[in-house]
Amino acid sequence: MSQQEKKGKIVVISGPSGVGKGTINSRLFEDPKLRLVYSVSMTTRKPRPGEVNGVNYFFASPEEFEQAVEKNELIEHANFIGNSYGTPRKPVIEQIHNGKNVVLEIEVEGATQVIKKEKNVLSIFLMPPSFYDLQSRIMSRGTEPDNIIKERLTKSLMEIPLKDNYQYVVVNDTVDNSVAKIKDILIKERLTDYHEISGYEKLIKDVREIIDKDYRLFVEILKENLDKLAPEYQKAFANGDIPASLTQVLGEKIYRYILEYGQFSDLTNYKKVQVLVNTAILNIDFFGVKNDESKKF
Ligand SMILES: Nc1nc2c(ncn2[C@@H]2O[C@H](COP(=O)(O)OP(=O)(O)O)[C@@H](O)[C@H]2O)c(=O)[nH]1
Ligand SMILES: Nc1ncnc2c1ncn2[C@@H]1O[C@H](COP(=O)(O)OP(=O)(O)O)[C@@H](O)[C@H]1O
Repeated sequence: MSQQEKKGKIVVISGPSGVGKGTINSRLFEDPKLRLVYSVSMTTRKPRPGEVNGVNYFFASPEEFEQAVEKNELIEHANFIGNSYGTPRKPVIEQIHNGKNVVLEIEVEGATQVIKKEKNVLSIFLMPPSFYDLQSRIMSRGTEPDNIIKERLTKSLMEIPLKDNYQYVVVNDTVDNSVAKIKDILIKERLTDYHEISGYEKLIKDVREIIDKDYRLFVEILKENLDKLAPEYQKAFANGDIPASLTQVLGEKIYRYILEYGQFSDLTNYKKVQVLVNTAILNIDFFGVKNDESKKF
């Protein structure tokens, strides 16, 4: 299938105000091979210094926004700290059909609407390394008065617990590290014009090598106790190829762990991966005993 025929995806990127969404996106857009286009939202918020109408946002009056809602011109919309924000539907559909990946930089409520009702969605939640970092970033940006900063930081404490509704969670500790991780996710999801394999696929290869080298007896034990495993692992191992399925289970967990807490370079650091495999195996409740009421103290 040619690149043009390949449809793009809606790429939802959320995260608390000040976490670095705009910064990361502008870096990602520097790479045409990621096939990203930006969905320009409509908002009733006033422009910040330097923001251009039609580029950063379509700045609208409450009446104009209300009209767009009534005419069903928005894929989703939500209220955020006293202003309305919404995603115009038409440009998104057109760009997806042109094979582009359309970035919706939207807050959690709107993101939930999109994740629930749209197909072809890739969702990423950007996390700050700490609340202190988030506070200093939103303050150093200097775009909001103190009272709004406080309201936005309060809102972040209600958004962060919803991070696991997203397919991927990426910590924005440094801009380079988070850009590298998001680029890898796009390559893993086959959404780019890159032909190299993703860090994820390199990780899976190493995990399989470690299982074949160090965990032959562990694989035998799983095989002989399939009927006693927790339902999710019975399903995961149902195809009978335990080494391959165990590689998949561990690989996904380790990939997500590195995205949320680690360095991008960890993905291809064999020694680091070995430690993560050893730890993951001892921390996965394969037999589901934790959910067994009789085992509760
Ligand atoms: N639901 C929804 N949220 C949006 C949209 N556009 C921007 N937002 C979100 O609204 C929140 C406030 O955006 P903004 O005022 O630009 O502040 P910032 O996040 O600090 O840059 C952020 O979480 C944005 O991701 C939109 O079209 N729909
Ligand atoms: N990884 C990072 N480390 C330190 N500062 C950052 C990082 N990412 C973004 N910033 C800074 O934090 C502030 C908020 O970033 P911004 O992209 O506006 O966040 P958002 O779009 O999520 O509100 C900006 O001043 C930006 O330069």
